[in-house]
Amino acid sequence: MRILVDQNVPLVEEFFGELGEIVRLPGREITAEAVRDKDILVVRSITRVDAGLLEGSRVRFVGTCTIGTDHVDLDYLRERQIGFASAPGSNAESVVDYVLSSLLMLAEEEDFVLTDRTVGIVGAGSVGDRLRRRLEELDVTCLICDPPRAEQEGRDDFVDIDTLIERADIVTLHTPLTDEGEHATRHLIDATRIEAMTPGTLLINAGRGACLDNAALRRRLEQRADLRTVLDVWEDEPAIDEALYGLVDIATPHIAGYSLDGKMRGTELVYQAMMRHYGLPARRKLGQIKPDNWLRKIVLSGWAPPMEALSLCVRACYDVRRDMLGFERYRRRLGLAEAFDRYRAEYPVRREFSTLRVDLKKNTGDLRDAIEGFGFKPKLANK
Ligand SMILES: NC(=O)C1=CN([C@@H]2O[C@H](COP(=O)(O)OP(=O)(O)OC[C@H]3O[C@@H](n4cnc5c(N)ncnc54)[C@H](O)[C@@H]3O)[C@@H](O)[C@H]2O)C=CC1
Ligand SMILES: O=C(O)C(=O)[C@H](O)COP(=O)(O)O
Repeated sequence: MRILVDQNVPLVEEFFGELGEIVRLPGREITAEAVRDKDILVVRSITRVDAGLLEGSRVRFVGTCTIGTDHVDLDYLRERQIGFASAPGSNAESVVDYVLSSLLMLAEEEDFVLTDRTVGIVGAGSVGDRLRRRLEELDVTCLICDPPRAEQEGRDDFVDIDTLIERADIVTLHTPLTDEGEHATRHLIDATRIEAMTPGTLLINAGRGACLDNAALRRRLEQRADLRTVLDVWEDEPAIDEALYGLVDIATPHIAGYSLDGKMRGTELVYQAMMRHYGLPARRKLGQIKPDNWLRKIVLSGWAPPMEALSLCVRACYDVRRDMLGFERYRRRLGLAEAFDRYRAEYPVRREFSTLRVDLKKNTGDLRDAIEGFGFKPKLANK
C-alpha cells in the first residue's frame, strides 16, 4: 500500500512502516495530484479533505491525527465508503495545560488571584470538562455552557452563552467549528456578544478560530483596549489578521494541543482505527516508545503557598510565554503567515504536565492536592 502522511505527524515509520511505502509532505502541499496514487491518507487539520482532493484517487482510508474534523467532508467520505478516523481526546490534556499556563501567567502579570475569578467554559467535552475538573480542584468557580450536552443529559446546572458572558470574569472557548444545526458555532461569539463583555473580561480561544468573530474583536480592542485576550486559533490561518495579532495579550500559532504526548497519541489512535479498518492486528503500542524526558521531576523541599508552587511547576514544564515569544521571533524574521506554519513545523519538544513528577515532603496536604489537581504527578518523599 502507498501511504501519504502529513510531515507534522510523529512516529510515522514506527506505526505505519509495516503497511507499505510512506510518502511525507507538508500539509499544505497535499494536493489531488499527490493523493491520486495513494491508498491511505493521514492528515492534520490544515489539509481540506473533500471531493476536490480525493475524487478519482485510490484512497480508501483517511485518518486525521487531530480532535477537530471541520477540515474533513465527512458526508463525502461516507458516500464514497472511504474509511475514516480522527483522534478524539488525543491532545485534550495539552490544551488544558495551555489554558492553565496562560491563566497563571496573566494572574501574575495583572496581579489577580485565580480563585477570586469565575471561569466560564464554553464547550464541556474532552477539553472543557478536563479544564473544569482541574479548576474545581483549586476551588475556582466554573460556569459551563454546553447546550448539546445540557439537552442530552437533561442538565439544569449549565448556563446559556449570554448568561455565561454576563457572569464570568474569564470566558474560554472549547467548541468544535460547526455550521449547521441549532447549536452551530461559527461566530458563536459575535460582535454583539463581544460588546456585551464587561471591561476586564479575559477571553481565551483554543477551539477553532471562526467560533469567534475576529474582525469584531479587533474593532473592540482598537476602540477600547479593555479586554484581555489569549488567542491560539484564528480565522484564516495562517494568513491571520496582523492588526488583531498586535492587540492580543497572548498570541500563539495553533499550538495549544502540540505536546509531544498529544501528537503521539493522535498517531496511535489513527493507527489503531486503520488496522481495524483493514482487519489487521494492531501490534504497535505507544507504551513501547519512550520519548526523552529531560525534565523528569521537581523536588519541593518544604511547604510553599500552593499557587506559588503551581506556578513554579507550570513554568518549569510548559510556560506559554515560550510559544508567544518564539512565534514573535519567527514573525520578525519571516512575516506573520510564514511564521505561523514554520513555528508549528519546528515546534520544540513539549511534555504534558502529567509527565512531571513533583516530590513533596510529608505533611504538605493542601499542596499535594493542588499539585495533583493541576495535572502533575505528586509523590511523597521518604524523608
Ligand atoms: N487549539 C488547539 O490546538 C486544539 C483545538 N481543538 C479544538 O477544540 C475543540 C473541542 O475539543 P474537545 O473538547 O476534545 O471536543 P469534544 O467533541 O469532546 O467537545 C466539544 C464540546 O462542545 C460542545 N458544543 C457543541 N456546540 C456547542 C455550542 N454551540 N455551545 C457550547 N458547546 C457546544 C459539545 O456538546 C461538546 O461537549 C475541537 O473540536 C477542536 O476544534 C482541539 C485540540 C487542539
Ligand atoms: O486536534 C486538533 O483538533 C487540533 O487543533 C490540533 O492540535 C491542531 O494540529 P494541526 O492539525 O494544526 O497540526
